Amino acid sequence: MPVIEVRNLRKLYRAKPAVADVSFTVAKGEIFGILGPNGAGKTTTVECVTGLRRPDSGTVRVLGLDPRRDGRRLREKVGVQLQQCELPGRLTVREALELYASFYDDPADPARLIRRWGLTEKRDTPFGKLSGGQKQRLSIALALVGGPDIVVLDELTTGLDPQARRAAWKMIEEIREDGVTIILVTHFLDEAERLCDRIAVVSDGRIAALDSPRGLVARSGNGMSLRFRTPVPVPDGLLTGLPEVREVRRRGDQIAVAGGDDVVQAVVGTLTRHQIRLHDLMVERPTLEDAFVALTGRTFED
Ligand SMILES: Nc1ncnc2c1ncn2[C@@H]1O[C@H](COP(=O)(O)OP(=O)(O)OP(=O)(O)O)[C@@H](O)[C@H]1O
Repeated sequence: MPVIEVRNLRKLYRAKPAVADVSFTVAKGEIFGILGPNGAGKTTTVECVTGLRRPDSGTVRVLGLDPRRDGRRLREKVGVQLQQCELPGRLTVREALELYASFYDDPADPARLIRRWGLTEKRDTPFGKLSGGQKQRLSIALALVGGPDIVVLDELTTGLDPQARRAAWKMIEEIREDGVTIILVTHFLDEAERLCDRIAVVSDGRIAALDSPRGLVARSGNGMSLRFRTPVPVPDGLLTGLPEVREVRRRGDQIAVAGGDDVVQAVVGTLTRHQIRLHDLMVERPTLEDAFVALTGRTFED
């Protein structure tokens, strides 16, 4: 049974749809990605899921509850790390966690969370004096203090340097290992590809595609491509005649072949049978970014 069900969600701001029509379900224990460029409607979607905003139409069920009607009960079970976590600058790490813990009937132990998220040395440091990475770690600890079944992480790694981003990815995987279901809102393709079980690609307030990262790439129909050189010329028609091949291009002495998922095997097999050796072989599979362009008809920066 899904832990989150969103059906035909629609949310307007001044008669303009921020979310036009969004439907998806999230299974227990999944890392579910909501991926899209700025302004696509990602934050509005998760705000409706967590009960922070009231949808104009559509239904949302989280652990069988309606976030608007059962907000109090859901707050016990859903941890939210929102974009730009801001706390009073003088509040220390320990005070923030103890304050948040006091909101819950059965909170996690703040001291344990401080240790777990590597904040022991910073426990008496005021929020205003933490680095970006430390603030992110605190915001994760705050999202987990209620011992949630689900956490929503909105643009968790935005503004972090590459090292801190990788550390955050590790933390996200650790949260999942504890059995927590995760909604990960991101506009980073590599992050979504690396972490998510399934990704909803959001564009203009709608889901353009929803699948596993591999599934999205396969679905975009971009197939595989390979480039190589040969010591002897390859006769015209030898490769273009293969059913797996879509396109053959020659650039100097380099041959580039694009086709379906089986194109590499077909080309290498055919050339080998004709005793033509391949040099400098490079195989390229399409990336999630290629899939995004193919699926939405726009570039990621649009
Ligand atoms: N409170 C608001 N009032 C009016 N318009 C809003 C409000 N919040 C968001 N919008 C608009 O709704 C659209 C969707 O915004 P939303 O924040 O959901 O997108 P997003 O995909 O999360 O983008 P970002 O990554 O930039 O936050 C945008 O065009 C945005 O300008």
